[in-house]
Amino acid sequence: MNDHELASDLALQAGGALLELRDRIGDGAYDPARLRAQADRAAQSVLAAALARHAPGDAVLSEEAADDRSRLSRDRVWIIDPLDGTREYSTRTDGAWRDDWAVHVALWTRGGGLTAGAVAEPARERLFSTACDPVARLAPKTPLRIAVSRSHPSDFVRAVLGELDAIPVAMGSAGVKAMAVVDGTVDAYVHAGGQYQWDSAAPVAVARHCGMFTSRIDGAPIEYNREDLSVPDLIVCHPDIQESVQAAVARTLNGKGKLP
Ligand SMILES: Nc1ncnc2c1ncn2[C@@H]1O[C@H](COP(=O)(O)O)[C@@H](OP(=O)(O)O)[C@H]1O
Ligand SMILES: [Mg+2]
Repeated sequence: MNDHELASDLALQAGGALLELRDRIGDGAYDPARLRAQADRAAQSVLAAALARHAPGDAVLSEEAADDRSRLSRDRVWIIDPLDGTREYSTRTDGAWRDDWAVHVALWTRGGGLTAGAVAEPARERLFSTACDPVARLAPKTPLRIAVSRSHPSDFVRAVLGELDAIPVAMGSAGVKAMAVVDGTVDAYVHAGGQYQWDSAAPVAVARHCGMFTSRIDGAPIEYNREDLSVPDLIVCHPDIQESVQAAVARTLNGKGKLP
């Protein structure tokens, strides 16, 4: 198994465990907070065990494990978010579980940056990965559609949407939003106000593999396996609208002077 296949396999395995946990609840009563905690633990344990078995020499940075910072001197670091969109995962409305949550598995290598990644959307039975051939998507049309957070509303992002006369499309999970850019459901994902390396590493790896543009909102490249865990903002968009999205973000940054 190469790194791309391993990332995919891990994301699918953890996704299976997460689906099984919800299946056990079925239509029954449940405590969302307890389910979230169980789910984080279950997916983390699947990923940690599989990485220990298949990539024993590599370091791991996970949302669900302590960061002992040994990763900083290592050449290969798996950056994983066992369950992204935790709130959505634990939400059942009118008898139906939400499907906008994901498992993120990325590999960072020294000198190469993000070299492999997979984003599984288990409840949608979909996997996006650097192991797959990218699918070309057509150029965006106006009005642009922009993926925004359901649960972390941002005045900054709202202002960018206003600048672009764009339509917001709310959904859970950074991975689901970035993959919505890849599959053409939306044209861009713009986020500001806080996030961590594991929230965007796999989504950015896959989005880049599929030809999408990615950067921080100030235009800087997004860097991973930095000491600082925070990657508070990002843009993922179709390359044809990179300039207009970056210009709208810049106007918003200048107009506001500071982030919300
Ligand atoms: N302002 C913020 N500060 C910290 N984390 C944030 C954030 N906004 C979003 N996130 C994280 O980014 C992921 C996607 O969020 P959203 O669905 O709101 O877009 C979630 O990860 P987790 O579900 O792994 O906690 C969420 O916690
Ligand atoms: Mg996350």
